[in-house]
Amino acid sequence: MAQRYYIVGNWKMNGMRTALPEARAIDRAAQRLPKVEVAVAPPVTLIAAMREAVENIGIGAQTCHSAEKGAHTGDLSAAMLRESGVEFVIVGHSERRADHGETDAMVKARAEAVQAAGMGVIVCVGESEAQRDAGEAEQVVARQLAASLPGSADRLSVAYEPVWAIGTGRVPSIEDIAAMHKRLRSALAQAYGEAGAAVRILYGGSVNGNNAADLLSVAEVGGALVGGASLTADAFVPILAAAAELA
Ligand SMILES: O=C(CO)COP(=O)(O)O
Repeated sequence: MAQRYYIVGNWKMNGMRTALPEARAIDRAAQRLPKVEVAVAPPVTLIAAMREAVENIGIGAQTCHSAEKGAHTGDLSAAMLRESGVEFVIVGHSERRADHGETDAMVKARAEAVQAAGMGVIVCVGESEAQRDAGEAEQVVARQLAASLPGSADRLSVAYEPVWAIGTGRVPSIEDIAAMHKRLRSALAQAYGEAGAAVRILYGGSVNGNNAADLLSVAEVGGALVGGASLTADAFVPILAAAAELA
């Protein structure tokens, strides 16, 4: 494939300073696997320490506010996150959409704020189990994507994460992932023209060392967004190794 696989660990609300040795071990593995682009999005509290601890992996944040500053207690702006040491931000994760009521319009505004601050952005989309069972997954996700995408494809990645596959050990069939990623690729072409071809589409949801090679082999899968299996080097490195093997 033309682009390097992009493998991103989303630590969610996990990790105290005692987790830094895991980040260091992931960093050492990434150094040995230059064909793979590796990143971790730790909780905000670990960003500064992780910046000191690693050299070979990207560091990201898991959400941000769309405003530059102001009366938004508890929120962080894209510029603040950038200053704290991250180079990308995940927006629109289904847990943010569910726990904090983030709408497509909010996700779009956040993605644009991240780009305006000069960082990469990963926009997440995905269907619920009921939507999948109703045969509506592709339409729902394409609609969600169209409404969540920023105006520009600059430093943009998209993560397809079926809600029912997150943390459950269940993954869609290879055929279903292929069909969805194909659909997302054409939605990106519609939104951005030729620039849409450079946008990486990651798969997320119960990715682990055993299934990574199969999932990453699917056409239009340009990487993975990994939750549980990114928290330790023992679980994450086999995923990076699988990506390196395919590169
Ligand atoms: O939500 C995810 C990554 O953002 C996926 O989580 P799991 O890998 O734990 O299923």
